[in-house]
Amino acid sequence: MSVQELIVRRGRRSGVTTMVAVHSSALGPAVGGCRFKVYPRVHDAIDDVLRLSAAMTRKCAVAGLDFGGGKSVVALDSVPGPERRRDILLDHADLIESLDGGYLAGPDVGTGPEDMLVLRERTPHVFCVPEEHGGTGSSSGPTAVGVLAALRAGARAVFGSDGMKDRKVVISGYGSVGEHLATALAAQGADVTVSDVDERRLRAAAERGFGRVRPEQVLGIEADVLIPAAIGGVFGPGAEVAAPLVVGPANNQLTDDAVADDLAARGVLWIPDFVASAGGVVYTLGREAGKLTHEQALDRVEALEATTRRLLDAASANGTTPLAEADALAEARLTSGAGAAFGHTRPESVRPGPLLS
Ligand SMILES: NC(=O)c1ccc[n+]([C@@H]2O[C@H](COP(=O)([O-])OP(=O)(O)OC[C@H]3O[C@@H](n4cnc5c(N)ncnc54)[C@H](O)[C@@H]3O)[C@@H](O)[C@H]2O)c1
Repeated sequence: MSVQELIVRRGRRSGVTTMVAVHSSALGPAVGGCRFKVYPRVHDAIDDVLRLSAAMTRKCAVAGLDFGGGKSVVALDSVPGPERRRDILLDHADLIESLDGGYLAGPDVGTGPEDMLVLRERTPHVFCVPEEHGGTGSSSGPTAVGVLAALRAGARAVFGSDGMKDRKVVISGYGSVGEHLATALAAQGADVTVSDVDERRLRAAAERGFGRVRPEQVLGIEADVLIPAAIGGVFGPGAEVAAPLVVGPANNQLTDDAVADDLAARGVLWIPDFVASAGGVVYTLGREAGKLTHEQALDRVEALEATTRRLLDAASANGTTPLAEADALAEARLTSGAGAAFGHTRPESVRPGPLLS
């Protein structure tokens, strides 16, 4: 997999290996989330950062953002206590700072707005710090809004209507995005079932009256819509998926791009994850870099419905998959640089440098 820049460094305070991948800065400085996770081997973390940074390039390009794709990963060998966690974050911040604005970090799996605040002690190249500190805080709400926008386009294509009343929806991963989605869909009259590996999250779902299903049963359960909102690598070659429509925020849902063809051949409409999950980054960068108002930024997120519809129409007209059409759109944008959502406004934190000129 080609990547523009990969820096792997052992932190001087913590001794923990942290890394940043800049997959592409063709459209602007690379943005991505900072993943904080225990990995069996450093090589697994490197694989993750490379794949995730490539997905961010596609995500930004399709969403019309004036940013490139990047990702950063903290490769833990065990879950740290609070003091060690702070040292690790400061080490990671030093690494981000060394890229001089070529990579901007937000939260990802294992990190949140409070962690971004720690990073900001050492580098300004951070977004999503808590609102009381001038950022936009958690992006999970806008991410859910974007998933719902893509879902409406998908539902019209599959069911002829985007009404969710009495539709059976299974959400894999009752985390922060999953909970937003479950709440919104239940409010629209959907019959919502959730799955999670964390018993506490399942109990929380039960208290809200949502149905529950074991994680290993998620793919086979009869439902109208399956929403992957947990982890990547959900669908491999020959995956049996009972729901006719799959759309969700989890990054890198396919073990391989070719699986999109398998799903299509089985009559499953899979909306590319990097399209459906773009709401968070569209909103956050719209507010923090584009200086849009809350309403204007949400409008950009809602526009993911039109983007998805265009991709589905093109796939249907050309006999291709939505993934093939999304890739073509990303490629066209990366080549021409056209259609940027926020002109060339940069986050104030980003100092002019070679990547920005
Ligand atoms: N939060 C965002 O703004 C955002 C933006 C883009 C993409 N995403 C992606 O969407 C997904 C969900 O994000 P989130 O912020 O809600 O994360 P989260 O960590 O809050 O929630 C994930 C949930 O999935 C559960 N889980 C883990 N493995 C599971 C499994 N095998 N089966 C079922 N449940 C499992 C976890 O216990 C947790 O409750 C992640 O893949 C994330 O990378 C999130």
